[in-house]
Amino acid sequence: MPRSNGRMTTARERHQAGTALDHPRSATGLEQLRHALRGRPPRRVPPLPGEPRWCSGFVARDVRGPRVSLREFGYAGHELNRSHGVVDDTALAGPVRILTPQGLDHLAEVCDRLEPAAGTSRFITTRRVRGADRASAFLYNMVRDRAFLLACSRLAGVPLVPHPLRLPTVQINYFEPSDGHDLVKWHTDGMDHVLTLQLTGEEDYDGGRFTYFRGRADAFASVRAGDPRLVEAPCGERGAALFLHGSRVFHAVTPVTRGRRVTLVVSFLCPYLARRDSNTFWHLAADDGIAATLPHWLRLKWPVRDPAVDFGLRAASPVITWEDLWDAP
Ligand SMILES: O=C(O)CCC(=O)C(=O)O
Ligand SMILES: [Fe+2]
Repeated sequence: MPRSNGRMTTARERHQAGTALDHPRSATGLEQLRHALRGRPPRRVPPLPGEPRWCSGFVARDVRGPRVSLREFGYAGHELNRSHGVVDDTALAGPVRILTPQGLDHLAEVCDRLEPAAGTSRFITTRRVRGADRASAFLYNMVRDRAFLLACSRLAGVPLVPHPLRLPTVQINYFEPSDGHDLVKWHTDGMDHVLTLQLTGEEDYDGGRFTYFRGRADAFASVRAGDPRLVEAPCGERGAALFLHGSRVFHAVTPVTRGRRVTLVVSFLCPYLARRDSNTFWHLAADDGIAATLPHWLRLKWPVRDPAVDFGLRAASPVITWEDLWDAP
């Protein structure tokens, strides 16, 4: 199978790719374990001095957008999680504008300033800052802002708090046409509830297309190039936000061949569905190494009494309940 740079893929790459698509796939099985054993914890980044201050008014009003359900991706009703009579069935929602223009400008500035702290990885995303809210008060306050959480929860259809696993909670991805071209391999996220926000616009770069498979994750292995279920998401505009049921939807970002692309990826937990959280230890450890993953993993798995309150506290977040979701803003 020829690649875009004319080179033929090796047998190992084909094995990793696992499909006939002209784009690599993230490692699974033993190869994933190897990533975990080699993985290093993300660098502790010193707090950014003099960054803009987060303000609740940066959350756009009336955040609503098109929505596709997991049933339309081929998932059966009995496979979907439910709580309080609500089925967690949003596969994809958006694109929507979740921040005001001023909020977006400040966010883009903060993420630009964190770029020197980006680490490289061969697992899924080539260049990224993990746990970015540990270095930025702006990001920390944004993802724990009640208005922001309510907007994301309404988009997803379930109450959400920032994911208490901490290292994957706020990730910034950077793409440039460097050596291997920055890209995101075909993968499913460890996370169930993920929001991706575009901090650059598609006029700023070539390539960098967010592509997903509109089918069940377990049907992806047999997909061939040209399959009509391989779809480009219409989220290239600067400021566009897309919600994804990350663990059930295969997605990838094609290599950036000109210019610069930056995205912010925020991962959430629905506290009422915490026992059915899809993360696996080895998927997480393949990104951050075993030692850094362990304490956060224990924090996720520790028993709870009141999920909304306990997981809100674990994520240092305001509590978001079903009632909050249903009450008028
Ligand atoms: O950068 C993007 O558009 C998506 C990245 C992604 O899927 C991820 O980081 O898991
Ligand atoms: Fe992803």
